[in-house]
Amino acid sequence: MNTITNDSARAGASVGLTGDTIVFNGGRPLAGRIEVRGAKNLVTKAMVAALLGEDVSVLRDVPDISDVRVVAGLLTLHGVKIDRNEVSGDLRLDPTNVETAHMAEINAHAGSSRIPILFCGPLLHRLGEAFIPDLGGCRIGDRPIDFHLEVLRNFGAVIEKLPSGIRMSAPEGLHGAKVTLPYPSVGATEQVLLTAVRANGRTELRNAAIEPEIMDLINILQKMGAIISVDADRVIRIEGVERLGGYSHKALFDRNEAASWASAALVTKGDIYVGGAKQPEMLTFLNVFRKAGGAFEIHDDGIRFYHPGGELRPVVIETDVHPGFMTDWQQPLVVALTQAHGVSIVHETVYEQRFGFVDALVEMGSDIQLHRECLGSQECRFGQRNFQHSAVISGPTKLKAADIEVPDLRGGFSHLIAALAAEGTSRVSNVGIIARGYENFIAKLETLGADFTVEA
Ligand SMILES: CC(=O)N[C@H]1[C@@H](OP(=O)(O)OP(=O)(O)OC[C@H]2O[C@@H](n3ccc(=O)[nH]c3=O)[C@H](O)[C@@H]2O)O[C@H](CO)[C@@H](O)[C@@H]1O
Ligand SMILES: C=C(OP(=O)(O)O)C(=O)O
Repeated sequence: MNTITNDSARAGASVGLTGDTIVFNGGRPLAGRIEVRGAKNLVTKAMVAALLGEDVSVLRDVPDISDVRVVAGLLTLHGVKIDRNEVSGDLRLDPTNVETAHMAEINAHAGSSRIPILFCGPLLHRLGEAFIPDLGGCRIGDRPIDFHLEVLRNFGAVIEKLPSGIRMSAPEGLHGAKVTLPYPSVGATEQVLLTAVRANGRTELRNAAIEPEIMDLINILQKMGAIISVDADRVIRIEGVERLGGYSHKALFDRNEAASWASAALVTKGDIYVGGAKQPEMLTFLNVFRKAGGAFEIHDDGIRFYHPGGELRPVVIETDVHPGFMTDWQQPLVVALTQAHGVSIVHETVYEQRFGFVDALVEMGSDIQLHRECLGSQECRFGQRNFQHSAVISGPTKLKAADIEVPDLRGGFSHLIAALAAEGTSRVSNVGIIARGYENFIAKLETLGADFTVEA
């Protein structure tokens, strides 16, 4: 076990990387077996949940990604003692001495993650106050936090906006509330869960998000002593309890990483066995993957994704909240769709600006047009506004090598696999951001036979 200190956590930006640019010699299929561990979108929240307990928690299968390091650093600043087993990925979180951290240190630390907003409820319960710095996360839209703040006000939090962030207090404690979200936001649903479990009285949340990572967070909270029911039609009910203990939990696998490697197999005409991937959480993805011409085999310990030969087929996708097609799957799949025979349409309904990554694909020879209209069966929140949120992809087009810069996490993975599929030598810069959500992606690319060098 290694103890995580503030300094070691700060080193997170370089997880798995020795440089910021990778030079690829493309044109080779990716083939072999890699493993995925716990989901970035669950483990970071499960770590915050440990703050609510009065005993030690153990979270298993935690990947070494920079978002985990950022959250570990923030928890450490708040007095949580964290030990990590580097081999198993087990994290031991001891919250017995939680304390108020200095604003300047929190600000210096918050880094690339959006998770600090979820510290509010647990810190208000433990300390009666919380400070939230400016948030990181992918720049794929405006990403406001208005639902979070409204939810917290409903629970009785007093919110003060400062130039350096947001300060909160709960002079009369937090009490249960009736909340209806304007949209089933993942983060705002987690905000309600992490606040309501220790609030005084009952909470009813309507229009909740029900992503698998949220269900796994609910599993964890129940292990800690919470009382939570998930009813039909996106209604979650929580009865607040006075005390929560610790938990021991194996994190849900990262279905977004698994889907990314599946797209990599399709783009490069490869064959990738993703150890740790499971069918139920990927059902919607698997249907689309098959319709596009990809093949897969479900095994007890993972899923094999491969290009079975023949032509890829165009598909029409609308990203949506669960159980719809997850927005984080869209960007890598678009690269595969540039190789399909015909016209594909992707209507992005979750984020208003998630197509920034296609400029590089167009530069590499893809035929992708962006539209402001909703090109799908449903009119989404971005329809009558000025956002290019529908993409028309015509294929197949030969991808040619280029020098490109990674814009965000999933867009970055898309650029990697485009460079791997393109004939010739591509330079992909700003790859450090990919370590936010893809553990050891350099080593995994090596295992899969990619031909590349990392520039020092
Ligand atoms: C760390 C993490 O788990 N990130 C995931 C989480 O992000 P995150 O929790 O940030 O995403 P949300 O579900 O909250 O966002 C969905 C939509 O709601 C809007 N919104 C959200 C909150 C708010 O206060 N006001 C508001 O308008 C957002 O701008 C966006 O248009 O869910 C997304 C949707 O599945 C995923 O793409 C992200 O990978
Ligand atoms: C958008 C994503 O993450 P985050 O919310 O952490 O920026 C993502 O994982 O694709």
